[in-house]
Amino acid sequence: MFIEPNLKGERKGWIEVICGSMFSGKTEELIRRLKRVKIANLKAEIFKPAIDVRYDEVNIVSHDTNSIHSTPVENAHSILLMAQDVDVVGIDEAQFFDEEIAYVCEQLALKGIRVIVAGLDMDYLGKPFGQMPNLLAVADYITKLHAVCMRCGGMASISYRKIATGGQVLLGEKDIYEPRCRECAQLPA
Ligand SMILES: Nc1ncnc2c1ncn2[C@@H]1O[C@H](COP(=O)(O)OP(=O)(O)O)[C@@H](O)[C@H]1O
Ligand SMILES: Cc1cn([C@H]2C[C@H](O)[C@@H](COP(=O)(O)O)O2)c(=O)[nH]c1=O
Ligand SMILES: [Zn+2]
Repeated sequence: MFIEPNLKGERKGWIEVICGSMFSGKTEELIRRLKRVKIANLKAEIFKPAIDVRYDEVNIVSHDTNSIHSTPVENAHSILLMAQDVDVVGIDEAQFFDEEIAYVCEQLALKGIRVIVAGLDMDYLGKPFGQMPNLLAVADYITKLHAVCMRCGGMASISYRKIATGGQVLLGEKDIYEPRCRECAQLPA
């Protein structure tokens, strides 16, 4: 489990990235960390890309229906403008943000803000998703989570797409995706 650093009690900004496949628990882990932030009486702002309105317009909702309030934003730069006087910034579905997202996270961290980012590291083809490689590069702490493979019960790192339509971005749930391990996903080389 990720334990928050408390180096000499000094407030200093840093970037945490939580990544993994769909259903691996990224959103639950993001919510867990943000709830602890609130228990500590710290001020947090949570953002998600406006594109992601699967469960709720404003809340971030996990597959187990745990939720936390968030602000949908059209682009990464808006986070920089809107995150004023906060101790912590949470960002979900980071794979959908534009190329400025890693820079934005770095600027927030430089301002002394703890930034907690969750996102899909790979798309349904097992290829790096959006700006996630850049976010992983600038992260101070990385947590990679795994779901349970729906074929063999092993560790799933692939979000297998069950239908043959759509490009890289195709919002959906269990109707479209199921977590699978590398062997069971049998992706093309
Ligand atoms: N195959 C699976 N492996 C693990 N968890 C699953 C699976 N299918 C459904 N779940 C549920 O999904 C929850 C995680 O949801 P969530 O945090 O929203 O994941 P993510 O944000 O990574 O997609 C788990 O606690 C579990 O109840
Ligand atoms: C693999 C993959 C996923 N998506 C979409 C499907 C969901 O709407 C989100 C991921 O949500 P989660 O919180 O991680 O469960 O991303 C996509 O558009 N393209 C893909 O390849
Ligand atoms: Zn498997």
